[in-house]
Amino acid sequence: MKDGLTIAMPKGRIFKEAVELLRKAGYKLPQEFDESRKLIIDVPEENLRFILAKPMDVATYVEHGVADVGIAGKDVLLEEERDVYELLDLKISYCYLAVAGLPDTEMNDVAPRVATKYPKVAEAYFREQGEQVEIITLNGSIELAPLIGLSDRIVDIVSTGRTLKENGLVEYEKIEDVTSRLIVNPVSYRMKDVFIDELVARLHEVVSYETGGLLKNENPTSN
Ligand SMILES: Nc1ncnc2c1ncn2[C@@H]1O[C@H](COP(=O)(O)OP(=O)(O)OP(=O)(O)O)[C@@H](O)[C@H]1O
Ligand SMILES: O=P(O)(O)OC[C@H]1O[C@H](OP(=O)(O)OP(=O)(O)O)[C@H](O)[C@@H]1O
Repeated sequence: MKDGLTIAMPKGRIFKEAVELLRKAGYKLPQEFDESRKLIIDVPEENLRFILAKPMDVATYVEHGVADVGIAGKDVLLEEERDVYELLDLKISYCYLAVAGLPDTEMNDVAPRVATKYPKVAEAYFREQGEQVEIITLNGSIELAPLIGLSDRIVDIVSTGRTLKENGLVEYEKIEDVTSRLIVNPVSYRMKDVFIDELVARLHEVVSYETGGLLKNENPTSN
């Protein structure tokens, strides 16, 4: 969007909280946001265009500049390593990445296997631990893997812990906390700095108020 901002929004879990946050920041988002299945929603009164993407794809749209900014889970940013700036921790959609598996089991000595939707995160984590593992990439229902003998461990998102519990699995190590972040395309940030700084300032105010504390990233361009 030439004179305004294009924002890539993740459909699914994060969407509702992200819309709520933007509304609290004073952006008047129409009811269409709550009920439509449209993938592009223009809000001309705010000079904003929203594109609704799969959460894993948000950073791709922003890196390629078809969206100026986006909202993405830290899990996606760690996995995708896209060329985008992370401007703000929005502190929504909290969950964490963890290693899990069947209780009281050691990893196989020879060629242990780890199933995950996050191959790069898993690979890096086990490398840091000095363990050589075979990563098996799956697209969902990761908890199935140790249950049917496909892997010794999984690396997956934990939120309430219900999925692990109901499938008789236990958490072994927490890898990283995950919240949603505001990201920006570096070129857009140069060209539309006033617009983007205002968005950041307005969201920052809401997030600080809601969390009642200092943000991790007080300097918006520090990471
Ligand atoms: N319990 C959870 N499971 C997975 N993701 C979560 C959870 N809680 C918060 N999140 C955040 O939500 C994002 C995923 O959202 P969602 O589950 O809607 O997407 P998805 O799994 O990619 O979509 P789909 O299931 O349609 O493929 C993650 O990137 C993460 O940051
Ligand atoms: O700790 P919990 O609250 O149970 O949440 C964690 C579960 O939610 C996610 O799966 P999702 O529902 O997205 O399905 P998927 O397995 O198809 O990715 C994640 O992959 C875990 O399986």
